[in-house]
Amino acid sequence: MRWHMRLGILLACTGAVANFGLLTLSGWLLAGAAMAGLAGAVAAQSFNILLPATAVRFFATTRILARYLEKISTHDTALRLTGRLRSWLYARLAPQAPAGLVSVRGGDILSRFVSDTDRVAAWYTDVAVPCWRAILCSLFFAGVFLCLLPQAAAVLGGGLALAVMGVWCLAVRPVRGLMQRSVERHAALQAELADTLHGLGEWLVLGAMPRQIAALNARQTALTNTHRRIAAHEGLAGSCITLLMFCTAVGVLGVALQAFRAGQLAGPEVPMLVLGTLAAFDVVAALPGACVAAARTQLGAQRLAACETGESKAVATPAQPVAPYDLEMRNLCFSYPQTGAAVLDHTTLTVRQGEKLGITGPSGAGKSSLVALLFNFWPVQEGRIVFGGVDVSTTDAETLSSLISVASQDFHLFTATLRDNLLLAAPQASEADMNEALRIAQLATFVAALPQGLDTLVGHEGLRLSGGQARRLSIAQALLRRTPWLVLDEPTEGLDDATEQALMQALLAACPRTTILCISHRSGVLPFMDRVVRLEGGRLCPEGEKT
Ligand SMILES: Nc1ncnc2c1ncn2[C@@H]1O[C@H](COP(=O)(O)OP(=O)(O)OP(=O)(O)O)[C@@H](O)[C@H]1O
Repeated sequence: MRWHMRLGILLACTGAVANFGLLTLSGWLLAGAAMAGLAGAVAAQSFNILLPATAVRFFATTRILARYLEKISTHDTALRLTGRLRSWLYARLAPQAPAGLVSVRGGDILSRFVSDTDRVAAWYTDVAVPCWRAILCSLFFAGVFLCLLPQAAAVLGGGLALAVMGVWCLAVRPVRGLMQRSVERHAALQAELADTLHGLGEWLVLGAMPRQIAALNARQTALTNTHRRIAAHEGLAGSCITLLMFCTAVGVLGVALQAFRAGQLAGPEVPMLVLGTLAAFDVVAALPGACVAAARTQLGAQRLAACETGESKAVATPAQPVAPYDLEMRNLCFSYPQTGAAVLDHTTLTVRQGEKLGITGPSGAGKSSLVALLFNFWPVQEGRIVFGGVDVSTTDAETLSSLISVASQDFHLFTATLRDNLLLAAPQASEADMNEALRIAQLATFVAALPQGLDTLVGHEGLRLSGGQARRLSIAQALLRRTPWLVLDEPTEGLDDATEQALMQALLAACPRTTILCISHRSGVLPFMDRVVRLEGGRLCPEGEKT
């Protein structure tokens, strides 16, 4: 990566030097040819136009090539940086989910992933390249002037230094505060927009859309105003550079004319120095934009760094549970950090491999929370959860999910086909496997009746399916994974009695050795279980045992 970065800077400097060479040499050539022409036919014939004209063509071609290659090289590097940053961010955010991200808005995470990584990666193209080019080329141009005429070098050096100071005063300091506001407003707008799109149906049904549009418009206007003020500062700094460029060119012209009169300079060298001054200022013209980009990058980097402060549950070497995959929850005490209200109070539960356990209890008793704890999504305040002989806090969600499949209440279907959603759960599944899973989930008849069968699109979040069909598709996903454990959270919610019975019978017949943990309130489901426990007041008690 470092070599890619250096190459980009080298190419940018080559382009600037070629531009400088082209302008200075053209000035010298035109003035020289004019003066030779005025001096008479003999002087005109003896004027060697061939060599400088070839050099002019060389610089023109080099400038085009260097700028073209610079764009390819720097953008390639910036894309590599963006890719690395996004992987880095994902690696930091994923272990924090879901407990560590519960207070962060989805849109804000999206904003960090997309905009902040872009801002930070743009540091290379928008800040590093222009700044290094300005520093290295300014020194080189001043060195060339020094060889030709030290007074001109002093004027050029002074002009360039003043330009940098002007940029500092007009674009760096005032822009910092504005940029902070702009980045915050941009992130808030993006988060609001993502939330609005996500809940578009609710906004429309509740008649709140005009209010929401007005709120989004107000945010957008505030953001545009901030952008306008930043652009005004950048424009002011740019104008200051242009003014300084003309003043410096006039100053260089003055000292060059004096040197010409004193015989220190040849006539064609006077326009050469003036045009060289204009070319030299070309490299500082990009500095106001670079300063604004630097402020933007700094804030993006701060927002990305803030993602690291969240509590990560990443385990270096996750412990591997071993068969039999028995579960023991011992003396568990748990409350959500935000509320503090006890969900589990010294709860104890043992489930043996192959058992079919029903969990029932009032709404909000903590049944789904129990499953979240099994995956170590939340830290428990007291007690232990041992699965397959391993404390779940010493392993990770990936290891656990290879052994436990969950068809949860708040499942998510992707905007893709039925087949894609099934293959997401089990990429190796064959057509026959998928059909079998659909048969058990009581979806085979429905899918067979679809003109495109498994290739039917389910719509945004499965909107083209009924609630019950979508839920059964998530059960089919869980079944396809063929894990030793299956957790079903209200699997038959929204189903008629006949379908419910058919589903439970097919499920038990297909998974005789699988441990099934079924959370349900439904009286038609619980009799299929070996035993049922009731969760109430944070405690589990047997509801009844099948003999
Ligand atoms: N992420 C969360 N942060 C804070 N509190 C939560 C969170 N998730 C659930 N709760 C609270 O924890 C309690 C238990 O919720 P849980 O979803 O586990 O209940 P449940 O028994 O599965 O309910 P239901 O039968 O309605 O699905 C509830 O009071 C709920 O408000």
